[in-house]
Amino acid sequence: MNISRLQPLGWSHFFLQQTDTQTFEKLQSNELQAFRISAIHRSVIKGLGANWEEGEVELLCPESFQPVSEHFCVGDWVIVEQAHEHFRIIEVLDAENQLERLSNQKRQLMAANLDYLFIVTSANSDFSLKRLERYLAMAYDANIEPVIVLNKIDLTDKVDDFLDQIRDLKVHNIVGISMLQPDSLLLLKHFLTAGTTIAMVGSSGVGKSSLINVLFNQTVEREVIDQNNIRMIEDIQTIGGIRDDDKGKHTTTSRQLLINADGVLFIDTPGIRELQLLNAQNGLEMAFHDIVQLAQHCKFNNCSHQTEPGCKILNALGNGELAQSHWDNYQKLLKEDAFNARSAQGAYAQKQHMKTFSKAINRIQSKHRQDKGR
Ligand SMILES: Nc1nc2c(ncn2[C@@H]2O[C@H](COP(=O)(O)OP(=O)(O)OP(=O)(O)O)[C@@H](O)[C@H]2O)c(=O)[nH]1
Ligand SMILES: [Zn+2]
Repeated sequence: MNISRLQPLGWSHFFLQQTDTQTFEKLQSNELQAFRISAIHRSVIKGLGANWEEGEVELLCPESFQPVSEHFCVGDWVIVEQAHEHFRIIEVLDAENQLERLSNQKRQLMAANLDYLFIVTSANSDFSLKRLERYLAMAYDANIEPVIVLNKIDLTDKVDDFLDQIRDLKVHNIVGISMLQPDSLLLLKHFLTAGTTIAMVGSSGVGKSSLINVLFNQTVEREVIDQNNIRMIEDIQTIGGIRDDDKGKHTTTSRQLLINADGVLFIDTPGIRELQLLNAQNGLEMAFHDIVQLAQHCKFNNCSHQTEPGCKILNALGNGELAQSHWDNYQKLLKEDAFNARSAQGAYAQKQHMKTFSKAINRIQSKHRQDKGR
């Protein structure tokens, strides 16, 4: 196996070390091959392997990995055996992280092995901190590093106000951009390195497609008015480098796992852009770290933060240290999360409903008890 041929696809030691001795040896002798899943359309599965520049290869999937959506998704790595013309999946390697959603009350894998989750929002009336908190919780829960991309900064003269609000969420990566300000796009360069895998989420109209187009060097037009007051269309310079070989500047190898000219990988599977929370409890605790901290100092272990004396939450709500909307949103997301977890588990969970629900709501308190018990 020529490992260096797989590195541009995001292959790393993490995957290699999962293989047993026999598989490892067969990979070395090319008896077996590693492929990254690049597209799934119903039962048709495609992957990119060491010869990824030649395009996708169709992979056959045994019964034991059906239904596919529950076993693996775009971005996963699989071990493949070749027999004549056919490539057959024999093993799915554990993912470093996976984004999942709830579809018809079943958990469905959406994307795997992401380095960054771009959470795209826009600097206009669509801006919603609540939505950002929701997406952040999802990223933290899946163990994917979030990058908040505030797009359309050309539409406001209060960019800093927007950025300050986002900073309050204690996110490391925040970038303000505009498709109409090419220089602003350079701020994304830090995340756009070869072999890095990125997925994008965000509500409709924030500019995800526009951003993808820019990253893939497709021309983005803008309307400008010249000195003579004549409207004209100008191409915006894009940030993806142009390959100097004749493979062309648009190097999309598939529609679901895309590789741009700089070697950055994007996962854009159908439905990934609008994801619901599923079992994101841990992520919620990280996104609402301030609340968890406060609750740990309530006077009573089992404080319900309703009426109890010495309740730090009530206190903080009273003196404005904790915004009511932030607290309300936390409770709403906890409930939604508990509900989703219940739906996903089906009939068994129906019985467990009260348990799951109260567990989610009481999560803060139990954490509190543990801390006190130490
Ligand atoms: N003013 C301004 N408009 C932008 C910018 N980026 C995108 N737009 C416009 O916003 C609209 C929506 O952009 P899209 O890229 O289609 O948004 P999207 O997030 O892909 O939307 P969906 O496809 O519905 O998910 C389009 O009319 C874009 O031209 C920007 O930076 N500034
Ligand atoms: Zn309390």
